Amino acid sequence: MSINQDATEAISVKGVSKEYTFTHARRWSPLGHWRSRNKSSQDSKSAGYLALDDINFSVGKGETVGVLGKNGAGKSTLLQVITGVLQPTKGSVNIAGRIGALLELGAGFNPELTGRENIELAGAVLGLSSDEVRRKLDEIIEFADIGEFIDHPVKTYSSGMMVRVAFSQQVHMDPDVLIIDEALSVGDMFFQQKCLAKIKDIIGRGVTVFFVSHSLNAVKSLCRRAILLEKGKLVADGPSEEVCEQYQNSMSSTSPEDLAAAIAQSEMNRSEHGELRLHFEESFPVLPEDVFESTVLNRSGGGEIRFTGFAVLDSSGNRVTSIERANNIKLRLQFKVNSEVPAGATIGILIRDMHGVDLLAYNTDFYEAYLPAMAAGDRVYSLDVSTSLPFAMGRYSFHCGAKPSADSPYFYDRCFNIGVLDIESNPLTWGMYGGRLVHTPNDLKLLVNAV
Ligand SMILES: Nc1ncnc2c1ncn2[C@@H]1O[C@H](COP(=O)(O)OP(=O)(O)OP(=O)(O)O)[C@@H](O)[C@H]1O
Repeated sequence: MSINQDATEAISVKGVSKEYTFTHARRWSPLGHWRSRNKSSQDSKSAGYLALDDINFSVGKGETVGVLGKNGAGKSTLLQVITGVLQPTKGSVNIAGRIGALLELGAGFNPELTGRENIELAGAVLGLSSDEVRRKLDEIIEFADIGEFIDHPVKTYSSGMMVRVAFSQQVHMDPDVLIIDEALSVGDMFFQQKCLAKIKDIIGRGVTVFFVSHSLNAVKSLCRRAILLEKGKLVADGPSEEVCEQYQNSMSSTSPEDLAAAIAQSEMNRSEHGELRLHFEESFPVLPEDVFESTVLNRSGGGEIRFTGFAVLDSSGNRVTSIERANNIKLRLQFKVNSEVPAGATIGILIRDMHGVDLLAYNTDFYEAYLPAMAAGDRVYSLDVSTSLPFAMGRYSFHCGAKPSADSPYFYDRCFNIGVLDIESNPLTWGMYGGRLVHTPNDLKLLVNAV
């Protein structure tokens, strides 16, 4: 890794590959134990394991990029190569400016020293003067907020305390590039919120942030851009909402085994609860299928059920794409059945804000209602959700999915971006409140029309 203050790119990764050989098969965790990897040392010994395969990308100064990928995809390895903890087998990494990294929990801490001493040491290692360190120390300790433990040896810390001190130290050292690996998932909820606010503040100051997380909402709300790793390869690089969808689709299964397990599960659900009764096409105007096809941006699933139309209807039953307030509206979703579907399927509608962050979902399963067995055919089925959306002014997008059972990874059909609704006025103004949800109604109902 080389550090270049003048570059316009904050991070530049060129042709980077990383092969693990037997000597790296296990790594020492600063928490005091050998951390074994999900790939066994035997595998590594026999062949060497290509954890990163010819990775190329660059991150501009001030950009915030999320890194996504399944377990073992190579995310941590990439971060370690970028921060210089690991040497790439091939390729090069350039970083412009001072890098702050939050990788493995408490990495870099000396377990025998206290939290305070570790912070002082880290400041000295980064080349800060003792005055600078002293000035920052108070801020760091205040943000970490672990009380008298700051003067206890780090080896006595809980994982939550460790992440508090590590995070606080890294974000207060004025990094030009901040690298974060899932660290937030360790702290408690309150501290996670505090960290997210701090990261937003840092992003606002133009610091480059490179962020690994399994929380798609965190990636979507913090990062405009995301990259996706699969088995050590970079398979997507683009707007975070699109990359998150691609990642979600890659997590959905299309395997016959998962389908069989999901159907068995749905049978159990059905025996306990009621079934939905659905309208057929005769009773509803059919929404144009070609419009639906061209609206959907991203689709996956086995195709047994296929969505064909979506509309938001106002209280008079008119189709709308913008509305003053979303009171007493109906979300109408239509679909066909392409091959026989056993009873028990569930359908969900998800609503996201314009940053792609999930806000609200309706799922037939939440109401313990399941679809009946349906035969293949050209009939169009309609599901209506009558509701009032508690949202402030803004644009909202709709997404839908049909599964054999609620917790199955198998989708019959999954469609992202089936429609948008502009809400034109904010019914409640709570001072300077800038959130997207304005109130929580107590009368949300899912109404399914009886045949
Ligand atoms: N020190 C190591 N020796 C041998 N193999 C390793 C080592 N570290 C990681 N691996 C292997 O390299 C691959 C990538 O691991 P990495 O930790 O980078 O994935 P990840 O995407 O961060 O996964 P997770 O989300 O589970 O943390 C995995 O198959 C892993 O088993």
